[in-house]
Amino acid sequence: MSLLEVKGLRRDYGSLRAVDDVSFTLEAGGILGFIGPNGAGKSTTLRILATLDVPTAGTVLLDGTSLVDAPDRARPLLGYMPDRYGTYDDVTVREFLDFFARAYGLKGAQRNQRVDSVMEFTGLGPLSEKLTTELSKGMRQRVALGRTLLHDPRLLLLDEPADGLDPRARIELRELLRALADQGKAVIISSHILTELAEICDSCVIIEQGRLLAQGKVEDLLRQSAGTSRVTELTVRLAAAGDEAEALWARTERTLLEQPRVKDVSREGSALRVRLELEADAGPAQAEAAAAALLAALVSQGLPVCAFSPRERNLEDAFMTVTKGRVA
Ligand SMILES: Nc1ncnc2c1ncn2[C@@H]1O[C@H](COP(=O)(O)OP(=O)(O)OP(=O)(O)O)[C@@H](O)[C@H]1O
Repeated sequence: MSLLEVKGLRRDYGSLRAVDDVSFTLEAGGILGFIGPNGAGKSTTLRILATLDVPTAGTVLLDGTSLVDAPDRARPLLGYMPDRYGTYDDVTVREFLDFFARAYGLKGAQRNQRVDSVMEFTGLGPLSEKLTTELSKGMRQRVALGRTLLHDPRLLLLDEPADGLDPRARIELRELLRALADQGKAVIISSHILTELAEICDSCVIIEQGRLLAQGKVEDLLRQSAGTSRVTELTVRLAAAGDEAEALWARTERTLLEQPRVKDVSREGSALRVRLELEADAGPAQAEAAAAALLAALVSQGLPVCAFSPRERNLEDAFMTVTKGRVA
């Protein structure tokens, strides 16, 4: 039996079906990404898993206990971090965590020990006497994460925890989550920022308009979405700098677009992303031959190509494939 088993989950708000027949499982020690655009039903699902809302239909078992029938028994097993996190004015980090430790029913020495241990784990120790309102967004996020850990839950539900964090804070959050998973906790993390989840999660669920469109291991989703496409993509970089660079980029773009198989070309950071359309039955050998012809065309025009490689598919591509581009 999995730690979490969600089956046929549905939530209707009047005539709106916010969550429609969603099923998935999660094992202890696993990190599951819950991906979907705005309004897909992520927060609604997480709120139900946090026992803050009840489903219209479906079952949710956490360690064999029904969240719907016995929420009081399931609650000690889960920690929930909502997408909007409010701090109280005029409380220090320690006071904030201590307040929630009391709310979780922790007492005396055990309460102090849990607050200390959470502050140490989240690296908040040196900030314990700082007011929560004076903290950076990344540090406030750690306080919010610490709050969900006080009662040592087995399942963590994190609604868009990386939203608005700078890259360093994101990497630190990822390391904290990995450490929690290594301790055997199961983590669900929702996001509409796809690329950030690929690095954090073991598996993913893709949801749109309440419906589950795909689920599986991140690498399997990437492989599946690649298999459904007859388009192959390349990254091209130029050795171009200074005043001439812009003209060279433009000339390269034009040359690429003149080639018969090129479907489109777009700038992606300091590179060009080229989409090649191949025959329906094209295999890897045809894709390589088409790429070689393209490179030859660029070089024969004297364009200073310094890198030319297949573009790695990322979670965003998988998402666009399974949602058929209906959502961005
Ligand atoms: N309490 C509510 N009453 C009525 N409709 C609701 C309620 N909560 C959510 N909805 C609707 O349900 C749908 C799913 O919303 P939800 O907040 O779960 O999406 P989400 O994937 O978390 O999106 P976001 O990324 O914007 O938070 C939306 O159409 C939303 O307007």
